[in-house]
Amino acid sequence: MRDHSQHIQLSREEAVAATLAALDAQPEGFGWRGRAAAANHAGKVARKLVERVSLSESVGRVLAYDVCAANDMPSALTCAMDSIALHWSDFADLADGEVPDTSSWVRGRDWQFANTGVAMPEGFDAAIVIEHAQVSADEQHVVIDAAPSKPGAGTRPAGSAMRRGDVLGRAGQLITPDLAARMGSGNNGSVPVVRRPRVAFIPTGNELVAPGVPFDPDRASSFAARGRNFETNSVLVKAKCEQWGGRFVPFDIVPDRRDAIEEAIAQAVEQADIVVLNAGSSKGSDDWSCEVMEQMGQMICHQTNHGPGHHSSFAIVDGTPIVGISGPSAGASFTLNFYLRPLMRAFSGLDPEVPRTPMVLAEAFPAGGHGPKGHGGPVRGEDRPAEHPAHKPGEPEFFGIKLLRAEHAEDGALRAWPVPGRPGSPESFEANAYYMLPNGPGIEAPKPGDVIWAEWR
Ligand SMILES: Nc1nc2c(c(=O)[nH]1)N[C@H]1C(S)=C(S)[C@@H](COP(=O)(O)OP(=O)(O)OC[C@H]3O[C@@H](n4cnc5c(N)ncnc54)[C@H](O)[C@@H]3O)O[C@H]1N2
Ligand code: MOO
Repeated sequence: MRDHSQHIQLSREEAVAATLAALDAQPEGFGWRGRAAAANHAGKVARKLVERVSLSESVGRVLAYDVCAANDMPSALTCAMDSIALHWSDFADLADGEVPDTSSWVRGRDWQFANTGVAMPEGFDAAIVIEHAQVSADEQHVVIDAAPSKPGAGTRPAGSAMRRGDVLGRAGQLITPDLAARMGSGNNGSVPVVRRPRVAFIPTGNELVAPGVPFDPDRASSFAARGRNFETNSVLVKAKCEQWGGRFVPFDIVPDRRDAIEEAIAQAVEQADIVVLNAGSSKGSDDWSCEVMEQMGQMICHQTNHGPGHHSSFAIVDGTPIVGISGPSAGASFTLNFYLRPLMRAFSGLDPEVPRTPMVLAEAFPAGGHGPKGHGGPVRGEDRPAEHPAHKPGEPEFFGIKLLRAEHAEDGALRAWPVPGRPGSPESFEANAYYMLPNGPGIEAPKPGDVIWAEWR
């Protein structure tokens, strides 16, 4: 059996930071990523990460390079409002606000209709809004009761909104509907964006079968039956990957055999930017994930200091990050939020940090953990010993993930109520947020009324 005593344990933040640092240190580089990159990384995007998409498909993507205006806008002197176009020369010698006699004016020569946002008729250089004009029934004669204030009044000069070459969108910017429209005004029909990260998912486990197969208790080797579990993490990873802007690369269920896991990882790192390897990360006799990752690449950590998700691991194989997550979907859901999401954000050129929201704790967290020994609590042989508690005194030893129901109260404050039950229990589906509750010697839990920084589920 494997010796687990040398396993590296990192906190959530350390694990992400160490993985991103290891990627940056790869010989071919990582393209670009992160906070500093988002502010200024023009030209630093690795070409392999860039693709062109039509403007209509670009919203929600991240610009890979700066995008400039291809022409001036407006492209000609343009009328600002629905107007009567005039010649300033007919007003230049009049007193302020005085209007000329227009009885002999000819439409097309002395005046013309001009509409909002449309090029001024050739030769006309000022305009007044049409509400100040009375037009004859045959639309050939006009009487006006107001004058333009100066040459060019009521118009917009060519290039006043943007000039050819103006930077309209910066590399690293998230494309919003407004930005897409602005880039379109600069005559860009397609734009360079960061390619969607490809995320391969490898489920492992002899006990797993795809949901939906017939149930036959007598043929456990090929059907859903006694002792079999349904493989539900593929659907979870696919949905989250797509929600976070990635492309899902599915793998079949891989048996708990060292060579089979090795083969699947080798294929996955060829095809994907990020690989999620599921299960086999713990202490059991068929758990190969850590061993295979160690042998194939650089191990970053074997486990983390929170539960669920204690057995989350990271490695780099052939320059590709592998996120190892543990078994059931209820816990896997958190570890994907904690580890897959920041990596996908980094690949997309976004700040890898997942945002947290301040909320007022409405009620105390229920006392968690096991009861006192000798009072129905677990005995030594049933309890997992603390592992690698390399924390400094006063720093959290472990984080428990606590589910919350967050709602705006009448006073406008965002209040969070702890939701009873473990992740995956029927009550837990009520939760829309969660908090990482620190514990360890000398650590006090937040009290009702305290502000906690929680994450949306
Ligand atoms: N002696 C110890 N036993 C365990 C420890 C420990 O520290 N010492 N940790 C426990 C914790 S916590 C977890 S979590 C698991 C993690 O182990 P693995 O990641 O190796 O997971 P498996 O044992 O292979 O599976 C656990 C569970 O999850 C189901 N599973 C796996 N993959 C999927 C999938 N794709 N879809 C749905 N469900 C899946 C699997 O069938 C098992 O039921 O170890 C504990 N034990
Ligand atoms: O790692 Mo396990 O997911 O703590 O339940």
